[in-house]
Amino acid sequence: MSAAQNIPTRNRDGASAVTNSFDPSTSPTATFTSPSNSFSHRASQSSSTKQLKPFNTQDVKVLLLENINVTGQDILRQQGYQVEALKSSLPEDQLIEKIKDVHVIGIRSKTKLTAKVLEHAKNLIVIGCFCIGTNQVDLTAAANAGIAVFNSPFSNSRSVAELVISEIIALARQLADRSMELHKGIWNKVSAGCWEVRGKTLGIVGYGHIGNQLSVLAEAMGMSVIYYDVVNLMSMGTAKQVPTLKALLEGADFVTLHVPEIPETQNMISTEQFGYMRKGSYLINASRGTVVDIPALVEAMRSGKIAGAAIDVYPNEPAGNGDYFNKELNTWAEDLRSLKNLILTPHIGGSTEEAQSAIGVEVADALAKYVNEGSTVGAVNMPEVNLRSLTADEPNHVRIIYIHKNVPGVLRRVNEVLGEHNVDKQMTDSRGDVAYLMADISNVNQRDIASLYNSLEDLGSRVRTRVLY
Ligand SMILES: NC(=O)C1=CN([C@@H]2O[C@H](COP(=O)(O)OP(=O)(O)OC[C@H]3O[C@@H](n4cnc5c(N)ncnc54)[C@H](O)[C@@H]3O)[C@@H](O)[C@H]2O)C=CC1
Ligand SMILES: O=C(O)C(=O)COP(=O)(O)O
Repeated sequence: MSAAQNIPTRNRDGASAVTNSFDPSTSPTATFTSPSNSFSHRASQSSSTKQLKPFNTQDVKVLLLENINVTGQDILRQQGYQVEALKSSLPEDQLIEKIKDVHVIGIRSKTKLTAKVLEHAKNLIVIGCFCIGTNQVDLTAAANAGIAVFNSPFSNSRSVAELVISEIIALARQLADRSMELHKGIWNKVSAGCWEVRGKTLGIVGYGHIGNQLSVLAEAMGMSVIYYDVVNLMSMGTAKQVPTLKALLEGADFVTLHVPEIPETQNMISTEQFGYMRKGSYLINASRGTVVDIPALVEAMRSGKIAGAAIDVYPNEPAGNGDYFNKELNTWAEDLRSLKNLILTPHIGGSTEEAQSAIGVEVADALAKYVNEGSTVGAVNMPEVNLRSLTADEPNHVRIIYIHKNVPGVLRRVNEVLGEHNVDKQMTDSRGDVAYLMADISNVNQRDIASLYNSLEDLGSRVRTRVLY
């Protein structure tokens, strides 16, 4: 990250300090431009318990991609931030252009925030994934650049579980094929190869938030449940954990995948694994497209080994609605489209009104709390650090956020800088190579802020410094 950044910090009068404020080479007066009206916006607070807003929130630029729910947009607008919301994702070149300017970005599962893209994000302080998965973000590159990442760990879990339940019955009854035939005017009343799900075994791979919900729902339909997970977990109901993926594949009539996209889950279900599955069994993938080797699935379905499948996620997904899903994007797309009893959905596992509005609130709240107060509670790539909010009866306080390399001796040097003031409270924690320090210091005047800021920026361990309030 270059030092020349344009990140809002706070002036004593609450006015904007978005003036190359993080470039130590610029004059401190460019950073803290308001000699008069110290804490004037505080004085205007009528209640001593009312929460303060740091800096001029109108300077915070937010870019929301992929049709983020209006609940989230509203929360961010109510903060006073400038919010631009787009319906779809952006291709890399356009994303690089747009991201240069913004302090906050909100995405869902499609937008790839790679190290290359993040290199251009000079002003970015925080990323909100308005979904569960965070595989689309280079979390380490973000942390090393002092950019916190938040997600919504379970707001759409139930929606995914309900979709999968519907697919289990739909596959067992060849529902999609019958419906498509009748849409074409063909009456095809058959019972061969159609089954009840009662008494069948569901095999859940990845027994986390979604796997758990599914386990309960499946048992309520009279199914037996087995599951495989890399960690030892408490079973819901009478579900049984099995020791290996092979044991799960051999024992299940329906296999459903709910693992994250990580190197270990890449092509987790391929030719060898289809070999272990029961003849006439079914596969459901609503996790990530890279978890299933699609040519191997096509082969297993053509051979009759797999009687049906439901696929919600793909290795390459179009950027937005209306974009075409064909072999220009994926070489095997035409093969999939030609198969019977194969339900193809456009990554809608979490797409319900309930899930999207809950996610909008949860992630937007976390973003605002991070921007305004520096709290990393719930962050997926930073240590979780928080101090209680400053209130109007704590005048002349400043909150320092210092993100730094996790190397010996930093705290001593930081405290030498802060030590000239009264450090009311301080919290620090580290995660991997990055550490996060939050400190509230009192009796700070205008000149002190500039010098505090510059002294912290000058320390070699600095990743990012923010001064709030
Ligand atoms: N289709 C859609 O719209 C949606 C898809 N998802 C995907 O579903 C995934 C799972 O979501 P949650 O249940 O909320 O995640 P979770 O983190 O609660 O559970 C994942 C489980 O997978 C297990 N696991 C990890 N690696 C494994 C491996 N190699 N073998 C077996 N188990 C392994 C973990 O121990 C954990 O118990 C997400 O990571 C996301 O990619 C999530 C929401 C919506
Ligand atoms: O929550 C997730 O991980 C999902 O896959 C849902 O993604 P979406 O918000 O629909 O792009």
